[in-house]
Amino acid sequence: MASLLDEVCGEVVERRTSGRSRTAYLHVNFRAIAPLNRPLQIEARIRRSVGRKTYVDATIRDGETGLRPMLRAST
Ligand SMILES: CCCCCCCCCCCCCCCC(=O)SCCNC(=O)CCNC(=O)[C@H](O)C(C)(C)COP(=O)(O)OP(=O)(O)OC[C@H]1O[C@@H](n2cnc3c(N)ncnc32)[C@H](O)[C@@H]1OP(=O)(O)O
Repeated sequence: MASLLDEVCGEVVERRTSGRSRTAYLHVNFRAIAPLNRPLQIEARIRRSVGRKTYVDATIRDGETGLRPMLRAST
């Protein structure tokens, strides 16, 4: 799950900014158990950019209910 969040955050930055990027840190909150064999809804958005640093927030929700996030990440 953490790798998935890292990947999605990295992809958002790659698509929205110029140049190559890499993760400096990844903070993950595990808020609830993620279900197996169910679709997941993953969202990532850029919170702010300062110089060459880009701050990203991401969530994983149950893809069927879309209810409160099971995981939250910030990078
Ligand atoms: C159709 C189109 C499709 C496109 C589709 C593309 C798909 C594309 C998918 C991509 C998907 C990617 C997925 C990503 C997954 C990986 O990124 S994997 C790589 C994992 N990350 C790494 O290996 C990074 C290893 N670390 C480093 O390279 C270096 O430590 C860093 C992070 C670049 C920093 O190095 P540096 O720039 O030399 O650091 P330094 O000058 O000391 O510090 C610069 C600033 O950053 C801050 N900083 C440095 N390290 C840290 C840290 N760990 N935490 C917090 N702050 C830090 C410093 O405090 C400093 O802040 P200021 O004083 O400027 O305010």
